[in-house]
Amino acid sequence: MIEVKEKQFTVELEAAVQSVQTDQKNKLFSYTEKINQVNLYRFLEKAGILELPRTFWSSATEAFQLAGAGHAFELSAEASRYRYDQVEQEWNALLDDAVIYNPYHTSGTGVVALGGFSFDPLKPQTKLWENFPESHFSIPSYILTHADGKYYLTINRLIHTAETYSSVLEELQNNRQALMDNMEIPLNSSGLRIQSKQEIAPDLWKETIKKATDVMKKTAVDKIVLAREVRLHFNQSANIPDILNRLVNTQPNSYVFGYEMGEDCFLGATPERLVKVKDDEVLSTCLAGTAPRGDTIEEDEQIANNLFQDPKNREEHDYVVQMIRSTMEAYCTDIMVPDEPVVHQYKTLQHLYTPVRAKLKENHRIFSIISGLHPTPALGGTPRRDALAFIRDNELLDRGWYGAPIGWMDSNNHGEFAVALRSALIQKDEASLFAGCGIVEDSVPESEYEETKIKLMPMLSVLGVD
Ligand SMILES: C=C(O[C@@H]1C=C(C(=O)O)C=C[C@H]1O)C(=O)O
Ligand SMILES: [Mg+2]
Repeated sequence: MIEVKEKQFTVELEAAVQSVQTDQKNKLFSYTEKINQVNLYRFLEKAGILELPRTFWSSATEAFQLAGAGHAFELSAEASRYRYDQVEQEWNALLDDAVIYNPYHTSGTGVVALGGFSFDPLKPQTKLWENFPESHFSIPSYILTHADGKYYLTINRLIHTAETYSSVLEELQNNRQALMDNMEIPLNSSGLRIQSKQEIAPDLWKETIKKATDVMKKTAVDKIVLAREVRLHFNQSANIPDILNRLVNTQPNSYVFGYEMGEDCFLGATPERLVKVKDDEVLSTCLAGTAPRGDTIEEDEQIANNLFQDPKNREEHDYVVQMIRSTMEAYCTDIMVPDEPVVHQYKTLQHLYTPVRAKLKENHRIFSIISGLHPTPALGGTPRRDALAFIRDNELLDRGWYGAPIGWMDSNNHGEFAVALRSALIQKDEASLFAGCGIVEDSVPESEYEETKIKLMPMLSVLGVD
């Protein structure tokens, strides 16, 4: 069986190299095969040893995970409001010439790009986020896809005109062996501990909230989301696969993502879907309005009822619903939005949640919807322009990729992006954690501060604090 597969691989690779030489044009070669069950975290650990940059995605709603190693190709765009178009054009140009062998029609196999954007291309970048450009996508060299209990390996390789078949084959076989052998060895569980925890300027953050509520009282601005940062120092370098594994195991109903750039890794477990596209089916989510969990079932229910009825939280939530509904009209038909939210429960908190379902209009793609939606009032505010200007001028934070779209797309135009919340930028033995709150006229700084604390808990708990 293995020999038949190997033969198929060599035949396809040889044909791809031939095609590159005939056309005198570099092309992406992509080869997908079904494999036995493997441990995705162990794969990532081995990728780390080979110093291949790692990417990871785990769905909140279905058995679907991607683990990537290496960059076969990178897409990125300059800081501009056309960054979505630019990335999409680069992606389409790559696909036009790609030589793809993929007998499976499973989403997330074959040519898959994982990546994301910064929150606000107009905010000057600081040193904190120097490894993360305004936009970056990777077509990983090696991708493991876990979909509905089945496992696939995709090998992607950009073949250059000067390369020979035998040298490319040798490289791919060696790397494949290094990544896929000894998969049964257990994951190196880290023993990570937090040595110091510094909240960045919490009092100034509360003053900024006061300033925002004053502005809202005097102007037509209704909502502004303000975030803050916590900086951690560990006893040792953080083990990325171990943290991702812990997030998947401890944060139900969340998208777990990881994106490594240089020696930094941005990762998190976010409850918020921005958009999912599969064929003409589009899903989005309105998520805003927060309360803690209760200690008993009764208390939990009581808190959920209060959240559902609380005017301040309903207001925060409704701005998001209105904006997502009206934005979707440009790209979709058959938009379905329930009249009222429901309360969704997560490990440490509860949110008001309204699902959105629609049909994609022809000639629209996931990137057009992202460009229309980001940032929703869940992360920006209402009206968007004014809220973003306030954040840009007053927030004491370089958000970088926090709060921005992060996700994946494949060559069948399937893809999903989440809003990068409940996240951390891991920098070897240090990390920055981010959490924000939707501020409305009635917001009380101290309560919003408490709300950020429960939003920080999931990340803190996997990084070594209970
Ligand atoms: C900004 C964050 O979350 C957003 C703010 C919420 C709120 O204020 O109720 C809830 C969910 C998200 O829309 C965050 O987690 O950092
Ligand atoms: Mg809130």
